[in-house]
Amino acid sequence: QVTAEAIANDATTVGDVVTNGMGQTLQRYSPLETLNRDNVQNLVPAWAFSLGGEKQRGQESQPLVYDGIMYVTGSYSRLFAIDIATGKEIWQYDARLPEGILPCCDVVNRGAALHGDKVIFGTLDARLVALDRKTGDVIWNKEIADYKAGYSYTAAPLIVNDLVITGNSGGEFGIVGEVQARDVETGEIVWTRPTIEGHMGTLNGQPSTMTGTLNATWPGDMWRTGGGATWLGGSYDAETDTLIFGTGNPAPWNSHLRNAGTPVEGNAGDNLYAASRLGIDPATGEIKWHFQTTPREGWDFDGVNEVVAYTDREGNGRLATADRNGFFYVLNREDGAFLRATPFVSQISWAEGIDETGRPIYVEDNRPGDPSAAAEGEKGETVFAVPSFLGGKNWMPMAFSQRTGNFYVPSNEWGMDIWNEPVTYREGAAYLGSGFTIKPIFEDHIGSLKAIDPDTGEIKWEYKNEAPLWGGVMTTAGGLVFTGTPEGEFIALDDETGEILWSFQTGSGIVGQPITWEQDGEQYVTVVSGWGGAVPLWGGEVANRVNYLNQGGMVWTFKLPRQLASAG
Ligand SMILES: O=C(O)c1cc(C(=O)O)c2c(n1)C(=O)C(=O)c1cc(C(=O)O)[nH]c1-2
Repeated sequence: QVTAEAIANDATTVGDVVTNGMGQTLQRYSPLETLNRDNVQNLVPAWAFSLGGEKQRGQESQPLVYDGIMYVTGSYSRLFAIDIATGKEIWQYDARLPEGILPCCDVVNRGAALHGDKVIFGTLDARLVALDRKTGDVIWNKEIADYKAGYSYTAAPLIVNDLVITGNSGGEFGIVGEVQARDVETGEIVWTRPTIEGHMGTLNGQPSTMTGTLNATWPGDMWRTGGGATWLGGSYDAETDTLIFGTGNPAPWNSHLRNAGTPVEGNAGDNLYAASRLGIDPATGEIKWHFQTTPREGWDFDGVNEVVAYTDREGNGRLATADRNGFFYVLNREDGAFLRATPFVSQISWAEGIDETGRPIYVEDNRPGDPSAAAEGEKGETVFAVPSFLGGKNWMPMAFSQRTGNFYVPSNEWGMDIWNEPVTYREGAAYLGSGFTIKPIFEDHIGSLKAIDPDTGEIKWEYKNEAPLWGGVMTTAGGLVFTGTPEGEFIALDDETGEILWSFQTGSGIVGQPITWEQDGEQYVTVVSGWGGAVPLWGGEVANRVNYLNQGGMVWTFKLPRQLASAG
């Protein structure tokens, strides 16, 4: 039985991994040091497991490990239970997706959740499925939203108390972002919290109230299809009893249709609560605080990136997040209040900086032009903006080291041509009103793994990678930082210098999220390999540059040879 205690203590108990993020604050830090900077060069595969068949794409999963079994989600909404001792399959579940699903960015899934005797995951046709951990039998299967209207689901669910909490995907289709909490035993909804001003939530089946002013920041009825998808799921900070969810781009992309291009009084064109981070009360779904990273968003800078709760070097409770828009933010842990923001990519064109209130200082000339100012049916003025819409950082999670006090951030250095076009909403159709081409800005690299001191924003070291980095990061008390590259290398770096200490070619690009755990005194490391996600689909000139990468779907598990482990 995966207990509430096991979930709450996941970050400090090394014998299993029962949460996405290796702990609900998403630090992705392991206190294990059996494997360390002195012996990591001896790391070898223990076993490998194929996710099989024709469904070899975009393996973004973070595996879970409990009671001798590893749970790995695969592309096309599949879930595998694997024996961790042998790497043999115990069972597999295939959601058998209907025709006509509308995921924007590949057929991905980022992981499952464990609770009691259940393993729970979401599917691309926007359903949530609870299976028996041991047999794979379906216990319940619920619709999150209507996939025909453009909703999908790609994130790992979150378990808090006896609730299973999910977001939704579909921001490119004019859906409305929502956080849903369900009874983990039955799958029935307890509360819902829409993320766009004007939409109401529910609590125990009754209408709830939306925190804040209703629809003050949207023109007309644009809020009805306002986006703000909660597509990366969230984190939970037990210290403040707060769920933290990010919200995606406001819809449509064309910000002039949302009045965002016009200088306005106060926050009238801000489009709350899109492109924001929300602190939510897990008991009621009420919004406790919000911080909007990109008000008047016009470059597809979704605000979904993970928020990591941590204690800084002076003992202060903090939240950190590295946004698509290129800035690394530090917020107060108690109330989400803005403390500071620093650039974590080398160029940012759309803002000069962030002011003392946390609001961007816009470079208005870098906002793509208003097509209504152009001739009938013509596009608006094209601008070259940095970062590209795929972000200074996208969904792939950073890690926080309790050993060094630094964050390890998988970032990308790239720009885009972007322009606006007229668009009208149609259910189940793309709702962008924009066009784009991503372009490199450096000859030799796009990917950049950075060690960032959150107290100062200083970049301590940088590892440059030719292709865009799209895999998760993990760090350990052994002084190691693990991540994977689209070129297929699974690498371990020195947490103080960024030097590569070990690498292993996995046979396909890595967009998965590594984990580590201990079994019988030995430390294991697992990563899923299998190229895909948004880059090969939307990467423009960058995708052409990295298209040599092969598809795949393989779970790789590593350990030290036994005699070396005991000698170390
Ligand atoms: O607005 C949305 O609903 C939504 C959903 C998703 C998703 O669910 O994967 C992505 C995005 N947006 C997105 O903007 C994006 O860059 C992206 C990259 C990826 C990926 O898995 O590589 N998903 C998504």
